[in-house]
Amino acid sequence: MTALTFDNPVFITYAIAAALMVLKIMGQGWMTVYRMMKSNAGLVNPEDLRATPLNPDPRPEQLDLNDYVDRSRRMHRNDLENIPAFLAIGLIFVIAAPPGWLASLLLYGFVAARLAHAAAYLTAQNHEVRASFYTIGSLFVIAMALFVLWAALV
Ligand SMILES: N[C@@H](CCC(=O)N[C@@H](CS)C(=O)NCC(=O)O)C(=O)O
Repeated sequence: MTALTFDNPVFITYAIAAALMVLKIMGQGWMTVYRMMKSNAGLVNPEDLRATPLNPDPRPEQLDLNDYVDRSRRMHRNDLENIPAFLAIGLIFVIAAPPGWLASLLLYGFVAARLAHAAAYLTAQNHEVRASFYTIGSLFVIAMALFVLWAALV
């Protein structure tokens, strides 16, 4: 059996988790677009103030920091700081042949932690709540990296 095929249940777990996380990253960009258009604010570049059909009456205040829009950008940035590492190490982790229970825990656990982090960020929960979910996701990625190192070196 080859590790990176759908004959391998651990790879199926990775494929589902990876697809969900890619949808999360891509969806976050669209949330920012939606929030910019809805509030007509949160633009970031000087050229965005040129009159266009989508923005026929530009105002300098549109470049001001807007928390409604910027919150989505911060969420997106945080995804980009975490999910690519998960995608990379998760794939090598599958090749390192972890037990199924451990793979499910770390791969699905990361997805659950990131979705909970997003919910906490979106609804402006206390910092400790958001940080707890961030920590779980980050530790799961670190655990996979250590497993891979162990498998490669020992
Ligand atoms: N670049 C992050 C690194 C640490 C991190 O990701 N912290 C989590 C838990 S406090 C977070 O949600 N940070 C907010 C953010 O990145 O916008 C930061 O500056 O906060």
